[in-house]
Amino acid sequence: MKKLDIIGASTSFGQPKLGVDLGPDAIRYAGLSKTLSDLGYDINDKGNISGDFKVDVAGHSKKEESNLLNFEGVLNFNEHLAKSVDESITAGHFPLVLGGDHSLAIGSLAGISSHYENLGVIWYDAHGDLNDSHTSPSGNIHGMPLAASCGVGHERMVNLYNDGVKVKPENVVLVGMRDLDEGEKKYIKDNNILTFTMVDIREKGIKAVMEEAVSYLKDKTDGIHLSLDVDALDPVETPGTGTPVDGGLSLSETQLAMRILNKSERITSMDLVEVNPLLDEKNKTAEKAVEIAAHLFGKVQRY
Ligand SMILES: NC(=[NH2+])NCCC[C@H](N)C(=O)O
Ligand SMILES: [Mn+2]
Ligand SMILES: [Mn+2]
Repeated sequence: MKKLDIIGASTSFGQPKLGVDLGPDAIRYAGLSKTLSDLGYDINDKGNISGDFKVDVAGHSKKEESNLLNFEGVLNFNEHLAKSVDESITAGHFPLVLGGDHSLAIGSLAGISSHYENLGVIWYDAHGDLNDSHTSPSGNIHGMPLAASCGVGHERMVNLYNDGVKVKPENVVLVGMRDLDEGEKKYIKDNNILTFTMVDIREKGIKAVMEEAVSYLKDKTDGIHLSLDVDALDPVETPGTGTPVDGGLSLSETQLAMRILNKSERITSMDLVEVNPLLDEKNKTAEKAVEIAAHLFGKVQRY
C-alpha cells in the first residue's frame, strides 16, 4: 500500500495575519486522514512542526532583516520542516505538507530537491511567490519561496538546509496567476517560465492547461512537486485565506486539474497551503482543501 506522510507545517511567520498556523489542524478536522485512507493509502500523520520560535501575538510582524518579515522565525521553521520532508522521502513515503503560510515551501523544497536530479514544480496559486526582498511590496516571505528555491534572494534562504539552487526555473510551471508584482513579471520573462494566467485558463480550459504542464515537465524531470495555495481558487470557494484575489479557479476546475495530475502518475510530493481558519466560514476552506487532496490521490466523482 502506498504510504503517505502528513506533515503539519504550523507556521505563520511568512505573513502578518495570525491563524494560518492553525491551518494543518483545520484540514485534519475536515477529515483528511479518513478521506485518504478510504482511497487506499496508508496514512502516517507526523503531527505539527512549528520550529523553535513562538508566535508573538502582540507584535507578530517584525522586519528583522531589511524588508524580510520575521526572518529568523521563517529560517528556523524551514530548517525543521526540510528535515522532516527529507526523512519522509528517504523512507519512501509521499510527503503531504499542510500549511501554514507559503513560506514553508522553502523548507519543503529544500528537503525534497536533493532526492531528484531534476525536480519539477507546479505552482498552483494566484501569486507567483517570485519576489525577493528588493522586489517585494510587502516584505512578506510567503511572497518569496519560489524565488528563493530558484536561487534568488537572501543567501540564507537560498542555501537553507542544502546549499544552492533547489529548482531550475525551466522546470517550473505557474498555474492560476492573476496577481503578479512587477519584479515577478520581469523574472518570469527573463527566465522564460511556463506561465498560465487566469486569462490563459479561461481561453484554453483547465484540462488543456494541466495536460500542457504535465507534458512540458514529463520528460525533463524525475519528480514533480505540487505546491498548491488555496488562494488559486476564487475567494467565493476558499474565503479562509490571507491574500484572496478575485477571478480565480472553481473547485470543480481544481478537482479536474488534480485528476489530470493523478493520472499522470508524476506527482511525488505536495504542499497544501494558506488555509487560515480564523478568516474562514465554518471551516469551508479546509473542507475544500481535503476535497482537492482527495482528487490528487485518485478520488473520482461517481453516480
Ligand atoms: N503565498 C501567498 N499568498 N503570497 C502572496 C504574495 C503577495 C504579494 N505578491 C507579496 O509578495 O507580498
Ligand atoms: Mn497565493
Ligand atoms: Mn502562494
